[in-house]
Amino acid sequence: MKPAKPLRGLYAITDSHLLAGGRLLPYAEAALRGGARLLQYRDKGHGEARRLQEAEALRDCCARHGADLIINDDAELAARLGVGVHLGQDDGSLAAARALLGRRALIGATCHARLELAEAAVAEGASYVAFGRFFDSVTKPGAPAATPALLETARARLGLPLVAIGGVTLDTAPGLIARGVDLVAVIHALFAADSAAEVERRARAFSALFAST
Ligand SMILES: Cc1ncc(COP(=O)(O)OP(=O)(O)O)c(N)n1
Ligand SMILES: Cc1nc(C(=O)O)sc1CCOP(=O)(O)O
Ligand SMILES: [Mg+2]
Repeated sequence: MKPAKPLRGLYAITDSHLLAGGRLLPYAEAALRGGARLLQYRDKGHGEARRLQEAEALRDCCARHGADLIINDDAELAARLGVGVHLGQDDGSLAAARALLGRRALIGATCHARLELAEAAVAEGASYVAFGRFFDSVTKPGAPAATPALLETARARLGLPLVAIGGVTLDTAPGLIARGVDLVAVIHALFAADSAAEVERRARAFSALFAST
């Protein structure tokens, strides 16, 4: 099902280390003020109660800014909050997540550099497919590499929004957008910042790259 607002623009992804010490909410809100279309809560370390409390706060913040929250890895938490989910290849079945979350939910799939994974994700009901990593990534240096040329083939073969991830910066994003990417997913180049004001400035700059294409 088509989302009410097009899936296009900045896809901000939180990081528990970069956003430790009380920075999660103010920095996430700054990214949303700067125009982020999607916000992913990516938390690998905390327990259930804290994850629920943080995700609820982020959901409310997204709602205030007209953006959508996506939970990384955890379809059950997404179902509890009535938001979307992003699943990697080892994070469970997309079809089961679709059955759990319903036809309106945003569901994303990691496809590395493999079109056959993207085609399977489409068949299982994904809302978008993510390819990467396109460049050196501080956050996930070991992620399998992808080349930007893949995006043109994906654009021609798949009818879903394309997300590019991995080492995306204000310098590398324009080349990806020129090759047909709908959303750029960013952690380090957005959130490794000294202040929320700087996060907002960067988010505005990423968002503006889409306005000019
Ligand atoms: C938008 C987006 N794309 C890819 C990923 C990576 O998912 P995965 O391979 O499951 O790795 P982890 O993020 O869970 O470490 C993502 N989270 N978001
Ligand atoms: C979480 C993640 N998944 C990737 C993949 O290629 O699937 S790359 C990545 C890290 C993205 O962070 P940064 O913007 O700091 O490079
Ligand atoms: Mg995962």
